[in-house]
Amino acid sequence: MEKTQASEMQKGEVKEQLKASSDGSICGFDSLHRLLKENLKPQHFQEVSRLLIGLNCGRGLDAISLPESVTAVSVEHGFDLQAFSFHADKELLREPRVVRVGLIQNSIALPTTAPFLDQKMAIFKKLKPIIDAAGASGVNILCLQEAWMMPFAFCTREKRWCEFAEPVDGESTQFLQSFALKYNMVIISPILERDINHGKVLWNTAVVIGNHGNIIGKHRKNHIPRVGDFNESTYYMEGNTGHPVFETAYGKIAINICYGRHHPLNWLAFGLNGAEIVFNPSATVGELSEPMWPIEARNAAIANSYFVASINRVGTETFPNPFTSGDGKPAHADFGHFYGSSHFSAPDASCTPSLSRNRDGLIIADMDLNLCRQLKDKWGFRMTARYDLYADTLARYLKPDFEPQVISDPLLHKKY
Ligand SMILES: NC(=O)NCCC(=O)O
Repeated sequence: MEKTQASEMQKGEVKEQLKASSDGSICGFDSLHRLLKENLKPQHFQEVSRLLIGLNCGRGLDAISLPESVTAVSVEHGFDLQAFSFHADKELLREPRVVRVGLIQNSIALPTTAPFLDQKMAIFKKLKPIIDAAGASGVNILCLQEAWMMPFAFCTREKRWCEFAEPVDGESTQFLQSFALKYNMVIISPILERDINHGKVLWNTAVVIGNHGNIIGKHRKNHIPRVGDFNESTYYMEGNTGHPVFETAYGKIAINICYGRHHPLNWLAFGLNGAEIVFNPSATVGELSEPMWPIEARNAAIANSYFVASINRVGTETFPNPFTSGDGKPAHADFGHFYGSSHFSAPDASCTPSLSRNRDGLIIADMDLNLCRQLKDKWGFRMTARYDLYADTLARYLKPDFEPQVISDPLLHKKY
């Protein structure tokens, strides 16, 4: 074949792939895992998986079988459903501490031009069967995506979207409290919060609902992005709740909301406070962060000897008025594609495959929390860390007269 003809064909193929990707898929596959599985020989896929998603207690993760009724609901409502089990070594003095954790990713349910209340109620309606599926699967702790009760309108900088904000005990919390009670389930509900007692200001907040339907507490997002179209500081400021760990019926949990995942010290602080599972409810788009997504979560799980649960929303949300974000790009009316890909990472460097890149989904994992201490004992990161050195450097760095500790080669500027 002529060289030019071949390269024309290649161009055609690339075009075809790009077309396929405009539906949010990866070359027609709805996750990287599925693309690899379909295209590699079984033994190649096994080796690639070993390196890409690691081994748990020396072997690949087992899939969990869920009740048939749950599978049927996922088919009826068209959401991706996956379930896995993380093991820990058997101990002589402690019983296994297995908890079942669920994560839900979803697209919005109505166009952003619909009346606000209709938009919110449509999301409630869409989530109901997925939350019920989690409950019927025996999920103990369930987490939804960042600002799940609204479109992620913060790209627009228009203030009218503030109307979606609710107090911590508002209608979204009340909606979820009934499921918490019904299924004896802890639910993490990331919302746009309006703080009624403090001048009605807004926060990006995760409400933790206990398994009796009670509100255990809240955490407010510590790090607010100012990158690309993520103009969130137009709406709310850096959180004031520190790094709380919530002791629940099923373990000690914390929430590192979205952009906080780029800050290793944020992850560390939740670990120092004793978290066993840290949830990372997010809203992020492919062009901006996709290569970072699996790495940051996994690294946090390894470095802090806890489980990380990553959730990202799905789909492309188009807004009524085009906007720019000071980056020289032409005005546009959407963020780009929210790529889903929710998954779990474990302290032993293993992780689950990800949910679909373009469909709603529920991913479930059983995790034996004994694995956290086992990894602390094995790798000793808590013992070998030099917190005193870091604290000293940070204390000096915070001073206005800080000077970086740099030792320059005296020959660097010498003229020969
Ligand atoms: N929601 C949010 O904080 N997004 C920021 C973008 C990112 O961190 O990938």
